[in-house]
Amino acid sequence: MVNQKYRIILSGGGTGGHIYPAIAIANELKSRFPDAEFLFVGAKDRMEMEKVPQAGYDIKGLWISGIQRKLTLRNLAFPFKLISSIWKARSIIRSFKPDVAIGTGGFASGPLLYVAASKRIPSLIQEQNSYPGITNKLLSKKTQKICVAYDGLERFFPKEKIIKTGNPVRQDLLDIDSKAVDAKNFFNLKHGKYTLLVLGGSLGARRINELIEEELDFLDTQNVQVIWQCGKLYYQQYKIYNNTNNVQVYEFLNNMDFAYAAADIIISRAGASSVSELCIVGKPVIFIPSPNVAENHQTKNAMAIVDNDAAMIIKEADLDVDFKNKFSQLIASTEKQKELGTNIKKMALVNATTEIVDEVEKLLKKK
Ligand SMILES: CC(=O)N[C@H]1[C@@H](OP(=O)(O)OP(=O)(O)OC[C@H]2O[C@@H](n3ccc(=O)[nH]c3=O)[C@H](O)[C@@H]2O)O[C@H](CO)[C@@H](O)[C@@H]1O
Repeated sequence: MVNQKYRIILSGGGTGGHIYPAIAIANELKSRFPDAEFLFVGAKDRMEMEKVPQAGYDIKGLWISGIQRKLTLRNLAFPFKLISSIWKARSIIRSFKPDVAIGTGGFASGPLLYVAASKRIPSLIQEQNSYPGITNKLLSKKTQKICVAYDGLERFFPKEKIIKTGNPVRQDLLDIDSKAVDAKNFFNLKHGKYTLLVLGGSLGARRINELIEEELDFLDTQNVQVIWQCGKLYYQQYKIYNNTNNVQVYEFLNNMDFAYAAADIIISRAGASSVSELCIVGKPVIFIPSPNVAENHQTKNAMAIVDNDAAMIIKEADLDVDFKNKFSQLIASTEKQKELGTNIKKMALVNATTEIVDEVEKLLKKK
């Protein structure tokens, strides 16, 4: 008989892009194994310590952070943090006794999955990007399975471990069309105006915020109302615009399903989960990728969509020259909006979570 009381440990965090995939995987596992026990492991002081309990799961924090790419004194603490977090990961694993360990990238998943794998606990990692993070690259040698969202990852990971599934997307984002009316009421939006949703990724994006601030008058002339997610770091600076000129400012949107459902046009960073979600949502998107990420991977994420005529892109460096033109062209053409929305939806990989959890189930059953 299959043991339904599995004990499952998950780790991923630092930013939303690593947290929400882990939550989506946990939710699917919970629906298959209602008696299973779950424990998340994150990095102290990072956003997972707040978002994971909100999603209904327990989390323990490790004292760990990333290595800074530039030479800085903060790196001096790194070896101590690493040793301390490996110790703590060991004691967590000893007392929780997981049947399987799942890592979705970010600092904390490094020590946790490393310890799990060295104790021969079956493990799986999920890589969201076309260019993997350092943690997953290191872990790939030890882990059994690696679920990815892009082709070509055998450049970084052992080929025989790779399974292409796509990125897990939270269940409540899968059917947003039926939520349009509730969403417009939720945000108290006006009829007869376009709704522009501005997303800066889970932490907010400085350059996108500067752009929106600069262009508020222009947007007003375009018959647009704006839902502007500016990020926790920037909220104090931009909250003065809240409820002026048809603008609503948020530090973070806890109801992404409503935000996507309410939007007619979306401006977004091109983090991996954002891109996967936008494919499922199927609305016209202008990507403004972050140029400050490893190997410029956000531009690659965005170009995979843009090359299929399924979204527009404006590089940060071109915003001053191109934004107004491109935005007004898009808003003036309902045909273009429809074409982009239809094309991006064709690129959605909707079964990612199920396929990843199928792989987890195989590991559990083998055990
Ligand atoms: C600056 C940086 O390092 N960005 C990286 C980070 O981005 P970031 O953390 O922004 O990750 P993603 O764009 O992949 O995902 C953001 C997630 O946060 C959610 N969300 C966002 C805003 C909000 O107000 N509410 C909300 O719930 C989105 O719905 C999505 O699920 O991880 C991604 C996945 O590894 C990488 O591709 C990005 O390059």
